Amino acid sequence: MASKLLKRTFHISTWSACPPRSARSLIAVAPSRFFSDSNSQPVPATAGSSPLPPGPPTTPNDAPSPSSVSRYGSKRKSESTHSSVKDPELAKFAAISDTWWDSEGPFKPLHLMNPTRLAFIRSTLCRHFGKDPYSVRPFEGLKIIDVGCGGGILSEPLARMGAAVTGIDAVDKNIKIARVHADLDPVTSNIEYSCMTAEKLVEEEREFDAVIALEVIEHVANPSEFCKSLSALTIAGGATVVSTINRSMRAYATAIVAAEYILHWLPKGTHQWSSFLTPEELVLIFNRASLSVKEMAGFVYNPLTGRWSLSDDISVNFIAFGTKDVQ
Ligand SMILES: C[S@@+](CC[C@H](N)C(=O)[O-])C[C@H]1O[C@@H](n2cnc3c(N)ncnc32)[C@H](O)[C@@H]1O
Ligand SMILES: [Mg+2]
Repeated sequence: MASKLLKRTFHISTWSACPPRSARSLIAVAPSRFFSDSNSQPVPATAGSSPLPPGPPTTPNDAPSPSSVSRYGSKRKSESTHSSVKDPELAKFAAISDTWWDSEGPFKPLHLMNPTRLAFIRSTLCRHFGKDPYSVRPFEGLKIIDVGCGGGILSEPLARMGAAVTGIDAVDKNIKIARVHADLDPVTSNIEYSCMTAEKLVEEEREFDAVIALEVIEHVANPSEFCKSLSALTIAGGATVVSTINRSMRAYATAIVAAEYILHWLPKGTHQWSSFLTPEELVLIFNRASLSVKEMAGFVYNPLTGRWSLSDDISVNFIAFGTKDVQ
């Protein structure tokens, strides 16, 4: 039902230009019980223990640890008083940080997905900022931040497309790898990398034309507060792009059971089903952060070709493009 509505509400970004449509009808059907308190976790969780990967019908509580909240100090000037950091999540990425640029390693799915997600970003940002998507450097003149940039898999192509790129990640080892790799090419060596959280950068009152956080929101302590930080980093009238995994049964079966436990694409425990967001929840979270979702698309994997493509199927992997309201 919700998926059908999304298919009607959002069009899929392709190279052809289509006018953005309103997300209001979608917002009307989203479950408001997830958002009664902006400081609460949007996903309800219950305790449980099982040899199976955590997921439906019982899910573990993913509340942030006290140590994660204190990691970046308590002084806050931004709208957000929360740290987005979940230390156990960062530990997972720190453990495999030297494999970021191994296209056959644990980040293989991200490498394979990259052309598809870049096509969506190129298409939506060019349409929004009036840039030519067919130019070699379509993002010339745009300041873009890649939040949770990891080893720079996305930051580098964004820089090659002409953007002035800032990449931040809460894991220092990731930033070191990203720096070394970007310095191998003069075109990417001007990327500004920093071990930092979005909320910390908000304190520094930095702003960007476009704020991008791909495959990060399912690893942060409080998605709602995280999106508020993304919004605060976005200029009025700018763009925010987030990709993540749908909290659907299909995602549990494919993105967790198959990808982690059968195919071993990702280390076991990479994802917690309870930390995923449905597209409806993401739209509401965006809305509460003064961001309007204008376009949404799914990523689907073809096991025969080994390729990902854009689709109207948002039942597992999906990406949302929003714009920051002009107050
Ligand atoms: C699955 S990776 C995605 C990397 C990159 N965005 C991409 O798609 O290629 C998630 C990244 O988010 C980072 N991360 C997790 N929580 C974070 C937080 N609260 N603030 C900044 N980075 C965070 C992790 O260290 C990791 O590098
Ligand atoms: Mg993930």
